[in-house]
Parts: sequence; C-alpha cells; structure tokens
Amino acid sequence: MITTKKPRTLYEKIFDDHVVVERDDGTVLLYIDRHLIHEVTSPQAFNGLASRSLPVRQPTLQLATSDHNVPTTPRPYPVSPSTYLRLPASRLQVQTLERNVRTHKIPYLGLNSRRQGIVHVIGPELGFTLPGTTIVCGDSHTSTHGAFGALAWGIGTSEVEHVFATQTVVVTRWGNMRVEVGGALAGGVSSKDLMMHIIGTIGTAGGTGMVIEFAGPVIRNMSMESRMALCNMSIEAGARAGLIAPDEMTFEYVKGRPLAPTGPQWKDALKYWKHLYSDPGALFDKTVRIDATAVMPTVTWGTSPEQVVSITGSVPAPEDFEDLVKQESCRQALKYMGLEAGTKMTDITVDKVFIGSCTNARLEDFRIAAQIVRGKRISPNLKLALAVPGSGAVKRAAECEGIDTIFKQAGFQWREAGCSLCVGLNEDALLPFERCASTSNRNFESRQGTAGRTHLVSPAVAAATAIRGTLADVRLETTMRSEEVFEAIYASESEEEVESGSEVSDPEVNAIGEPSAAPVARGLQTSAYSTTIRGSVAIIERSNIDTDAIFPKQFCTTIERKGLGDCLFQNLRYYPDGKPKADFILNQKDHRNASFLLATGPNFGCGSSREHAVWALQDFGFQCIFAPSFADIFYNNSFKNGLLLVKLDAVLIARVVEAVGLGQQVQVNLADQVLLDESGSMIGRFDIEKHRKKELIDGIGEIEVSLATVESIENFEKDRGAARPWIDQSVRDGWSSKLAREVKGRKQTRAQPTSLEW
Ligand SMILES: CC(C)[C@@](O)(CC(=O)O)C(=O)O
Ligand code: SF4
Repeated sequence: MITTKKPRTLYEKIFDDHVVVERDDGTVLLYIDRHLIHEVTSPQAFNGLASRSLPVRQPTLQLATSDHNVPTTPRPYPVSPSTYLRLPASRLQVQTLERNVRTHKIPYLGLNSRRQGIVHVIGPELGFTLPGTTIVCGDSHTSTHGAFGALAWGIGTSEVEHVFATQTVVVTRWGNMRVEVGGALAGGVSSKDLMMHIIGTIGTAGGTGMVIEFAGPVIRNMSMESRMALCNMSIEAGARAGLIAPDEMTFEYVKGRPLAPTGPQWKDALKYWKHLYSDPGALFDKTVRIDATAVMPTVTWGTSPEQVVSITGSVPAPEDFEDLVKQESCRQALKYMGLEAGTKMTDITVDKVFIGSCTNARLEDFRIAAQIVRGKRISPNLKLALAVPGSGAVKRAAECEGIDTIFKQAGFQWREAGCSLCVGLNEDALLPFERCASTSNRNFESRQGTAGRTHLVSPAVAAATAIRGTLADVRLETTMRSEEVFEAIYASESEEEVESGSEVSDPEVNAIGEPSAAPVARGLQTSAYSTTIRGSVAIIERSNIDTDAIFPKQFCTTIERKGLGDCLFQNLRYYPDGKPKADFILNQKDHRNASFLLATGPNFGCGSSREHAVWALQDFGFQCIFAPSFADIFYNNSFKNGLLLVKLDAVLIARVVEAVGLGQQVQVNLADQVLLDESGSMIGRFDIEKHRKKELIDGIGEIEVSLATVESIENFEKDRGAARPWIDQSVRDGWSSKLAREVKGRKQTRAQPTSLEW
C-alpha cells in the first residue's frame, strides 16, 4: 500500500517538531528553543519564580538585554547603571534585570557590552535566532525572528514565568494564512511600505489567531534585514507570528555568527533547515495576494497602523469609509492627530524625525537613509532628527562606513543603541502635540509621548522628510535615480564581515550594580473565580483599543503587578496637565465602580504584550470585558490572570447598551455561559473555549500543571538533543568558547569603531 504523507505548511512542520504533550482539551505543551528577555516584561516573572522557589530550567537557552529604558546619549565606558540611568524607575528596572540574570546565570548583554541593543536586533545578529526553532519573548515584536523561518511570537509576563520554569508554553494550534507577494517593488519602496500596505489591506485584526507566512517572488528577493522589518510588523496585522521559509540568503546570514552551529553540526542543521518550507498542496486557512507593483511609499495618517495612505494621497474623511466603525475611528483619529480631511500628506509639517526601533534600525536602514541625507541639511523647522541604531554592532558597522558622519553633518543626532523614541521609556519622547515621522511600528495615541502625534514611515521617507520638513515622497526628494534607491534598499549584507575581535559581557563578567528594592512575592497562580459576576457596565465607544491606551507606556517601568489601577486609561482619563476629562466614562461617579467594561468596537487589547494592561483593569475593579473581538496576546494574558473576556456580536452588544441605557446592571454566569439582565432575564448566550473556562473555574496554576508532567519535558529534551543537537550545542559552545574568549583577553573599554564586528 502506498501511503502519502499529508502536505504540511511551514508553520505545521515547526510546530509538530516542538510538541511535548498534546492534551485532551486541545492545548499543547510546546517546547521553546530560545527565550529572549528584556527589563520591562521580566521583573514580575522573576518574582513569581522566586515566590515558587523555582530555578530557571535552561539558563543557556535564554538571552537577556536592557533596551527599552536605556538612555541613548553618549555612554561613558565603563557604564554604571546607577549613574547613567537618571530616571529612578528605569534604573531600578535595569538593575532588577541585572540582579536576576546574575542569580540565574542567564547570558546578558548589558550596557557595558558592545553588543547591547534592541532584543529583536541582537538575537539575529548573534546567531541566537536560528531557522526551525521556536522563539518567544515577553514582547509582541518577537514576530521579527520569523524572517529566519523560526516560529517566533510575543508572550505575556505570566508565560515568561512559565518558560523560565518549564522551557515550554501552553498553546493551542493557530490558523495559517499565506500572504503571497507578486510583481516587484518599485524604486524607493521598501519592505516597510509593503507591510504597511498589507496592514492597510487586511486590517489590524486581519491576522488574528493566525500565523502569516509571507511568500512569493518579492519576498524571495528581499534581503534578510527587509524580511525582518516585514515580519516585525506582523503583530500590527494582529497575527500571532510572521514566517518566511529559510533559503540560501538566510543560511548565508546565519553562518559564522557567534552562536550559530559550526562544523559537522552546521551541516546537520543545514540539512534540517532545507526541509523547512510549505509543501506543495499544503492547506492554508486563508490566502491573500498582494501586487507589489502597486505599492507606493506608504505613511500613516491616523492612530492605528491600518490607517495608511500612499505618500501621494491625502488625509481621508470619515465619509470615505463605508463601515460605520471605521468612520468613527477616522473622526477620533483626525481629532487626535490635529488633521483636516483632504490635506495632502506632503503638506503635513513635522517637528521631529526618528530613525530607529526594532522595525528599522539595522544597517540597511541607515545605509538607505544616509544615501538621501548625504550632503544635505535637515529642515530648519525641525526640532530634532534622531538616528538611533538598533544595536552596538549596527552602530559600529555604520560608523565604519562613515554613515554617522553623514547623519551628523546633515544635522541629525547620532545616538547609542536602544528602543528610544519608539516608546520613549527613556528620556527620548515627544512633547504634547509634537508631530513625528517615525520608522517605528506603532502610531497609537500617546505612544511616543503624551498627546504626541506619530506618522509611521520607511527609513527612506523619514530621511526625505527630515530634509524637507514635511512628510515627503522620497522619490522626488533624491537626486538618485530610483533604481539606485532600490539597490540601496536591497544592499547585500554579505559586505558585512562576520565575527571576531569584540568584547561581550556575560553573567560572570559584568559589573552589576545592586538593586535598591527587594522582590515582591506573589502567591501561587490559583484563582478564586466566582462563576457569576454582577455589576454595572462602563461603555467605551471605540475600536482597536490598544494596550498603550489601556496602560500607557510611562508606567511600564514598574516592577510591580499590584496597585496599577490608577494608571488605567490615563491618557483618556486626564488632559496632559493632569486635569480629569469630565466626559470620559470612568471619571463619572456612576461608572467608577463598574464590574464590566464594554468596548463597542473590535480588536480590544491590540498592540503591546504588556500584561500590565490586564493587571490595571483588574486593580481598577473590572472583572469582565465585553467586546466584539480581542487581540491574541491580550486574550491570553487576561485568562492567565483570571480576567474573563467575552466576545459579543453586534446584536448582544446592542442589548447590553439598551439595558445600560435603562440604568440596569447585568450578570454573567460563566458556568452556564449566559448573560442576564438585572432581573435575571436572558440577554444572550456566549461561547468560550473549554480550556479557558476550566482555567478560570479550576484556577489551578498552569506552571504547577506543566511541572506535574516534567518527565514528558525531560523526555522531549532527550529526543531533541539526539535529533537536533545543534540547537543547544551552538549556544553552549558560543558562550563558553568564542564569546567568552573575547571577554577574557580584554577589559571592557570604550567601544572603538572597528570593521571586525560582524
Ligand atoms: C515593553 C513594551 C514597551 C513593548 O516593547 C512591549 C510589546 O510590544 O509587547 C512595546 O513596544 O509596547
Ligand atoms: S516596538 Fe519599540 S519599544 Fe517595543 S521592542 Fe521594538 S523598539 Fe523596543
């Protein structure tokens, strides 16, 4: 009998190779090959681990860095966090990470390391990111690593703790979407423009519950750095992960990186990696075709990454949208952005330009921007033009090429590596009402600074905008022929030299300052969930309520998980001067004590993975959130903390709104999955996944459940070690020989530009 194997997608292949246990309730314990850590989303996870007295199961499979809080001003080496980090909360967060990595012997690239940088930039640079691996991080832009054919996604802090303890996560199988990009990108159009165009086409919830595989000739011809920018913003399309099948370009990039496999293991790895593609005939849940030829330089006009328009276009009017929800979002966005419908995009003046972030702060991005600013001066109307490399390695490589000089001569500030103005957790932030052209990934309200206004753009458009002082069509602003711009965008990475001769910090070597606060203990993750909730409902008429709106970034420097209710919806609740906005629902006496929050628009909780959003909602007193739909990471984070989320369709939403209009409270009974009015009459039924319901009602800690079957994890590790030994071996060898050798011979000194970095 001839048996044919069922064709599988790339996602299915990687997923299947990491299943530790498939449980009856549809959940899967999935093994994690690589865990990236940064200072913002890890402290509460380390505290949880301490309160359970658990060790980190696989320290060498972790890699930590400080990136969000770090100043980008000149670094006097050796850097002392206690003086260099001037903001006390930032300092504490970085020092807390430093203490934790030392306790658990986790490899750490701190402020004294020449390889410090944004977590999603340094993973690939080091060769920590490998094809076919599973990679997680308490950060939504972990999707970046999918560019290597790794299954990589953002998780919340509860899951970070679970990974520390078990080196696994609990997931369900996701849907699979294919975005096929045909045609060719025109000159001056980058993968960033393409991705914003895709998000504009499928929407910020277009990829919810899905892993997006990008395919087609345009993707094949794309450099690794462009692929990373593309996959990076998969989360802005709502997807769990972005994925690109690895090819020769991928292997070439990975080869010789400090943590990549070597010798016979490189050959074995390559053999395995070469079967990482979607089989012909494999089934996708959804396929979207994009014609790249039609993509122009693309910019955002509003406060959601789906609110895009081509640079030659104008600000839309609410009536331009058929959908009523989109009309309302447009109205709100125009008001926030201070824009009038019909204004040409190229007539919009900006105050600041930012080239940086995990989307666009790699060497290729600075090369292309430098081509445009070379020999020119930034507009005198600009208050600031900021170029912030994604890592120390990017910075030095750019400096070797003289790119820093080009930027500085043009009037840009050339800074040290970090997240910087993407989120402004350090001192780089917008002032109220300042307008910024930014190569980052989120244009959410107040993301770059309270009441700041963000237009997302490509590095090329950012550079042209800096020169012109208004949003600019890069194709008109450069004396280069468009083919040259195009070539620059796809500049080959093979020019970069690989490896050797630089210093690196490791846990043994770093001088680590002592933290000033003790860890906050947290009890086991059991819940006293009451299956009936009763109370009043606060209604917010908005769609795409992002976690930046729920829990503004300025509070993300906390290392606590309690007492965050005051921060909830801060920017919607208060004016920049601190005065309460009387018309905001939660400032009204009757709604201050509501148990339910109803968002009338879809995609509640989109954007950042920050679990603080959930902790703040609970601390404020909410026990249940209603919305037409929720973003994946937020959905997951909520249930892990015992916050019930209920999806309601338009009919049920209208009924709840009606009941609230009559001054009624409502009741939710989780056991029966019903929604009742105050008198107990049925409003409607709701669906909920079986395992989620059980999770809430039983309230047994997930970590304890996973550890109860620890033999299955041990067995998986044994089998994986035999089948794909390079996954563990490459990091062990890398840290213990190559990178450590670099450290031993030399003292940490001021970083000198050198061409020997990569
Ligand atoms: C930690 C936080 C500031 C974050 O990096 C988290 C995230 O995206 O998940 C963000 O960009 O919002
Ligand atoms: S999105 Fe911004 S803040 Fe978040 S990791 Fe990327 S650069 Fe850092």
